[in-house]
Amino acid sequence: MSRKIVAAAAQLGPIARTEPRSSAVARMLALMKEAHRRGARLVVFPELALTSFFPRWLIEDEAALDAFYETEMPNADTRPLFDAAARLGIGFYLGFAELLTEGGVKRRFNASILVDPEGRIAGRYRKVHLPGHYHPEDWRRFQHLEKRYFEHGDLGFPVYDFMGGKAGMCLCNDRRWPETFRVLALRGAELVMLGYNTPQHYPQAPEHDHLQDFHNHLSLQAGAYANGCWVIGTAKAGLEEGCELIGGSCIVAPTGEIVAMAQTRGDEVVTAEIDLDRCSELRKNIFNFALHREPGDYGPICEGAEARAAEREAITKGSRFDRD
Ligand SMILES: C[C@@H](NC(N)=O)C(=O)O
Repeated sequence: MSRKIVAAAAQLGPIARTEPRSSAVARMLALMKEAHRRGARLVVFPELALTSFFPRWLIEDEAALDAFYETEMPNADTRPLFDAAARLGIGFYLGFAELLTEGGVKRRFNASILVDPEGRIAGRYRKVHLPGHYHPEDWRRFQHLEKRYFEHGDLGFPVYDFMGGKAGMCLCNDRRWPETFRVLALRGAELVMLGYNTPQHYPQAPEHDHLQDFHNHLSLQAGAYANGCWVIGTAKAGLEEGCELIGGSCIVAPTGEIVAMAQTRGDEVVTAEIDLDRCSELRKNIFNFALHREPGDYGPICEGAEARAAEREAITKGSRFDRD
């Protein structure tokens, strides 16, 4: 049976700090309809797609910070996306800030969900590789406080049966880490979806500013090729609250070739037919894991997990809102 589906990357232009979720969702619905018109059955939206990229600001008022998070999914604002998915028979990936309260303690994650073409949540992910810093740094024009506003994702890299294949998710900075794609591929992922918010300006090494698009595609293409999987990467792009974000949303074949790419830094849909059976071109040959992979030589990759967890705890201990 053919496993070809038309898929879309639904790039969003900037979302203003004051833009309500209803407006962001209306924009996403328009993109979903355009994707449907082109025959798409799957749409990938960006990371933190419902709001402005708030980790760029130090927000000290807890209620003001909480306002950027979703406490349930779907909720009144996002329900129209789920309804449209079911009506049009389109699955989607959506990135958002997730706030849970467990035993009276608030937990915050940079999260994504996978919704099936019947409008049901079919998979969840919480960002593992959180970039940026915990404490505000005055020398930066924009903060990048993901380590402050989100916990390290506690779900690992799950893979889900989805639309006749196996699919996994990650978020933005995760794509720069080869381990992300490799772990998903070892679990059988044939399609990896991710959203991103990547500033053009890289404060720690501004001499790399002109390489941001290159490094984005380098990561996505290498991840696809070395693991024989399709990759769909979707940006929130453009000049958002004075901070320029790269675009370049794209669909990458298991060969590492970009088969569709956004031309603008605004709201834009790109589509391509993805044939999940093409993964075997790599997985049965050069990247046949069973025949050629040498895990016995990869020891250091998994060393230091406990020390790392302790380090994360030490940085944040006593300074989360709920522990102050
Ligand atoms: C800077 C960082 N942004 C992100 N939202 O994870 C990245 O592009 O790697």
